[in-house]
Amino acid sequence: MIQLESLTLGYGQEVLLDQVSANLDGGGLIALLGRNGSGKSTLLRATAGLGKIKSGRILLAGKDLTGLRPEELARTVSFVTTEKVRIPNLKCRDVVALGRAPYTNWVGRLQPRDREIVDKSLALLDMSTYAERTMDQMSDGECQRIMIARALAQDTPIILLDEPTSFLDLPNRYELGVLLQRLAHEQNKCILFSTHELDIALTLCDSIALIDRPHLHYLPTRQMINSGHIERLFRNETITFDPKELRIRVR
Ligand SMILES: Nc1ncnc2c1ncn2[C@@H]1O[C@H](COP(=O)(O)OP(=O)(O)OP(=O)(O)O)[C@@H](O)[C@H]1O
Repeated sequence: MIQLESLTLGYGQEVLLDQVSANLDGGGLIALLGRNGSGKSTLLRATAGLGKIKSGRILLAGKDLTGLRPEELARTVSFVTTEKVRIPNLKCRDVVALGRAPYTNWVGRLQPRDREIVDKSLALLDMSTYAERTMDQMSDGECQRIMIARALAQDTPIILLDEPTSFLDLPNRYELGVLLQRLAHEQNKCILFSTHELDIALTLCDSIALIDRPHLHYLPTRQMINSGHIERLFRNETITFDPKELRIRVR
C-alpha cells in the first residue's frame, strides 16, 4: 500500500533516511519505531504529502505521491498529528465531518451518505455520545479519538498517526492500540503509526518499520523480533531488550 523507492529524506545537509526502499504492502497495523530524532515524524509527514523529498519516490496505492492531485491525495491518505487539537466552538460531529471535505460537493454540503459515514466513524470510536459536545471540554484521550474518527470519516485506504498514544494513560494506550488493530483488520486499512511503546508495537502490530538511521528495516513483527535489530537499536548501558519475553530489562 505504501512503497518507498530509493527514498532520501532530511533537512539541509542532514540526511535522515538514505535511499531507503521498502514495500509496506501487507497493510494491517504497522508500527514505526526508531530512537528520538531518527526521522519518524519526517517520514510520516512526507508520506502524507506534507514534507519535502530529497530524492526517490513514495507510492501510495501504486501511484506516485507527487503526481496526485490534492483531492486524490485526500482520498488516499489521512494523517492524525500529535498536535493537541482544540477547536472551541465546533461540535465533535462537525470536526469529524471535516473528514468528508474531499467528497462533499462544491459548497461543502454534506449529503445523507456523508452524515451516515460521520455517524459510523463516531460509533466505531465509541464516541457517539460526544457528538454534540465541543472539544474544549474534553480530555486529551477523548480528543484523540475524535481526531481518529475524523481520519476514518475521510475514508482513505491509508491512515497515518504520529505518536497517537503519547497523551494517554496506560490502559488507554492499550485500548487505542487494540482499537487501531481492529480498524486495520475489520475496515481493511493500512494503518502506520509512530510510537515509542515497544510492547504495544510488538504485541499488537502485524509488522514493524524500524528506522535505523540512515536505513529502514521493514519486517513482519515476529521476524523483526528475531532479527536482532530491536535489541541492537534500543540497547544501552542501562537496558537490554529480551526478545523471548518481549521485555525491556534494566541491567
Ligand atoms: N523542520 C525541520 N528543520 C530542520 N530539522 C528538522 C526539522 N524537523 C525535524 N528536524 C530534525 O530532523 C530529525 C528528525 O526529526 P523527527 O521529528 O522526524 O524525528 P522523530 O523520530 O519523529 O523524533 P521523536 O521520536 O523525538 O519524536 C531531528 O534531528 C530533528 O531535529
